[in-house]
Amino acid sequence: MIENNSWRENTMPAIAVAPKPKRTLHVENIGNLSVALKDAATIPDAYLQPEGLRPDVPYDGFSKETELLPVLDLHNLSTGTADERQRIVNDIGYACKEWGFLQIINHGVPLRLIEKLRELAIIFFNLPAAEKEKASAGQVGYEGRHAYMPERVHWVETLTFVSGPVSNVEDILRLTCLDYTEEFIRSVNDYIHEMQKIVLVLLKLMAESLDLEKTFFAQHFEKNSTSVTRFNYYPPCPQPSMALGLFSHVDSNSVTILNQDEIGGLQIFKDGKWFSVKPSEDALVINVGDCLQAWTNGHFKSVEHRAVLNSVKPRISIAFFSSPHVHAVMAPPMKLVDDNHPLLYRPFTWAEYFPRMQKKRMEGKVGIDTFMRLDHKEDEDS
Ligand SMILES: O=C(O)CCC(=O)C(=O)O
Ligand SMILES: [Fe+2]
Repeated sequence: MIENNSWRENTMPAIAVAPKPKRTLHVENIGNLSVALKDAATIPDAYLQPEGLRPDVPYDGFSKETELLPVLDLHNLSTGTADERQRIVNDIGYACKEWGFLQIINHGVPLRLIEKLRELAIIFFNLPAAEKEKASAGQVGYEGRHAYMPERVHWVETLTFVSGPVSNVEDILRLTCLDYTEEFIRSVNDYIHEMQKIVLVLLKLMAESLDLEKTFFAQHFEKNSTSVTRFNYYPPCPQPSMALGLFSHVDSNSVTILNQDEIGGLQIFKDGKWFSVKPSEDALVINVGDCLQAWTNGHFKSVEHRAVLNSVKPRISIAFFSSPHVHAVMAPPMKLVDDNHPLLYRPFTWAEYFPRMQKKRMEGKVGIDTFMRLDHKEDEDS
């Protein structure tokens, strides 16, 4: 257990102290998946996904659509002409409306730091299971066995930190006997700082693309935002076509920045089918989460995605889930509400939304539309 809980009081209570969902499956905590199952030919039953949920497209099944996912070069933001800057604004609006996903390059986050985080993650996840377990701390820290929904266990190990306003990176890492702790703490904190900077840039561009005040969203993220950083480690899986690294889901926060290695495994559901996002070394993947979908009255899309596995190489991804201040009211501006776009969701705060979303997720309901829409009779199932 973590003894110094000061970060819990200072950060968003819902993330830090919400009770851990009850597990109904009693699967042994496999802990270090990669070591325990390295030479296994088959995976434990608990990891077998029901037939309809198994991945139909392999991790490297890059199709033509893959090439269409918008890649935005942010270089011209500071150096380009007004037209070039406007093109970036238009492109980000298009990507958030049509895809809910995009990649950014020349984003200003030092590439060395991006790589460094992935290297540090590999070192952490290769620690002995007992050592990693020391960094378990409820909903944050290390988790070796993931059942986002009780009946589905996912082939992933994670390490999660609260990222703002007070970070618990140090509290968690000091519980392990890593001899590189100082470097890890410094690098993760530097990284979080960079992510916060880039989120503000993106939120301003997104607001501009909707013809809103530049700071319409960003002002709520500047101080006391409630972000979370999660390292995902997907060990090679002997039966990748029968398991999932991460089930099909939508992100519940506002904007996610995903730093993934060169292996591939992220898939997006678009136009009725899954396709793999081709990793690009110096790109960060951005996606719209449920809160931003509601906040934009559905103009921006929060799109289903998942992580699929391969049998050869471990894969690392690092997700920065950004959310506004816990009491910021997410209400769409009237500009985004008209006859063609009637108001879809009632205004809410993250403090109100997060615990309800977690409960719904454990009931197997994915996405804000299952409980926050105005046309949904929520009392029937709350
Ligand atoms: O690892 C990936 O590619 C996806 C990660 C993700 O979607 C998440 O952490 O929410
Ligand atoms: Fe996600």
